[in-house]
Amino acid sequence: MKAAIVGGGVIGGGWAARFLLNGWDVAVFDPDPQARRRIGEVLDGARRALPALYDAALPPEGRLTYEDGMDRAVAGADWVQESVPERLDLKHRILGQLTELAPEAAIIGSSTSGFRPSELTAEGARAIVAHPFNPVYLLPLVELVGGAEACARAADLLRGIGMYPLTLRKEIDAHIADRLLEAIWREALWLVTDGIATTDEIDEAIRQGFGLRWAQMGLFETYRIAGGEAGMAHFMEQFGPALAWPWTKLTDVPAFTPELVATIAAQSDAQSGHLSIRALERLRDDNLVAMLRALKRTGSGAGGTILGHEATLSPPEEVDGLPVTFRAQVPSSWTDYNGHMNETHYLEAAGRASDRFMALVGADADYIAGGLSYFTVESHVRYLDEVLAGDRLTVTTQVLSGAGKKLHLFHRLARGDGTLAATVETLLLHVDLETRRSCDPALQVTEAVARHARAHEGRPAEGAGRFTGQR
Ligand SMILES: NC(=O)C1=CN([C@@H]2O[C@H](COP(=O)(O)OP(=O)(O)OC[C@H]3O[C@@H](n4cnc5c(N)ncnc54)[C@H](O)[C@@H]3O)[C@@H](O)[C@H]2O)C=CC1
Ligand SMILES: C[N+](C)(C)CC(=O)CC(=O)[O-]
Repeated sequence: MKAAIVGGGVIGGGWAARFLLNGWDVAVFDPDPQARRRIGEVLDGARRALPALYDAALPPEGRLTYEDGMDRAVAGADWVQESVPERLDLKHRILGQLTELAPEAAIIGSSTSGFRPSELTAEGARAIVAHPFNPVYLLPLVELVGGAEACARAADLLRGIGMYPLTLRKEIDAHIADRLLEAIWREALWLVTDGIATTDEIDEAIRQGFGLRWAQMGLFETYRIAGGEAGMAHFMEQFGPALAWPWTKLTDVPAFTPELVATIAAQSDAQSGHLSIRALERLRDDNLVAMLRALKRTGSGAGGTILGHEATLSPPEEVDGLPVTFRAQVPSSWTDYNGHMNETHYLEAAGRASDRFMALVGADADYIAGGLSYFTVESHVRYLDEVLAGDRLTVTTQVLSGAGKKLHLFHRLARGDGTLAATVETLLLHVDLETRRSCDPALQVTEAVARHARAHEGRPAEGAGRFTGQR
């Protein structure tokens, strides 16, 4: 599949990374000579962050090209994404050209934050709104607005690259999410204009409180809980009248005077000026990855989207007759000051492989919820070779023995070129989660472990049984 990215700034660069890391070829058209450098830096950030969301390897990266003509960029494209600055005259010109040049079957999406599809297509262009969120390579949401057939096709393609398409029922200025964001931004500008709060204080009000709630439950689910046992109707009755009180400036926007711009810029410098934009992006991405991984545990919000995408990435398979229990593309955040994967992540990969093996033998989430599980009681890691950022790790799991409460596993961590990078020998004990004591597994788990043990019987496991410091 091929995507053409027209306009390679903040958002075009993010789109390029999202497509590329999901295996699409990407051609970029942007007349700015700096675009190539900027996209390179966005890609570095995406390679650091996106693979860390998944317990499975993303497809091999596609091919990235920079074209000096729009015609060459869009030739053979399945998706064309316009991300030029937010000016209607410019969008009309570019979308008109893209409609003439792009293959007829290609989706033409516009990243516009505010224009309606009827405005974008008023001069005859064929396009839908495909409005993403920064950073496009990590945040799943894309708002789709426009023709039903094109939006349905676009939604399928977006799901394939791990995104969450939200198709609007009707077009509206600024779609759904930017209506909400602009309302908050407007109120924040009033708070600064009126000398009530600084940019830093407003950010603390968000990140120390309600910002934490929104990523996992949104607005309405959060307020349902706030209504207590009496629920949403009670919440509405209690707080609805407050909307009519003069709590907010509602739709008035403070005048964008040079003084207001200078005040906000100075406060923002005082707040974050000690960090470069790239450093802030890395901080943002590392935090987002940690939060998204937490949401994956419960399948809440964007965590559910990642789980759904992950299921399409890792079909059950075997290598050399052993189950593949973990696959991942090594994110650069896993590397350390020596320029290779840090020792902790060998154990992390093995830990995830043990989890997967447990699920394979029926000790899955439902089993654990029923009060039974395995605890790891011993592990021995042999570090055999370096693993670098971008390497594709494959972990296979061999059962050394599996009778009764004990489950003795041997994980092999191989790099993408097949080189054995590490072995991790692990002993797990089956436990009753209520008494916290070991006990025999349920019959179906005992039988499944035994099936694997029989299949792996007699197979050599070089390095198994070694102890630290052994010659
Ligand atoms: N920055 C943000 O947070 C978000 C922006 N958007 C939307 O994405 C679009 C792009 O915004 P940004 O990436 O922020 O802007 P930007 O200013 O970072 O990038 C725009 C890019 O378009 C290029 N460009 C200008 N004229 C061009 C032309 N004739 N042909 C090809 N490329 C051209 C520029 O060289 C620049 O690299 C806008 O419609 C904006 O509303 C959507 C979501 C979030
Ligand atoms: C500020 N903005 C209107 C360009 C923001 C967006 O469109 C979405 C985002 O990423 O916040």
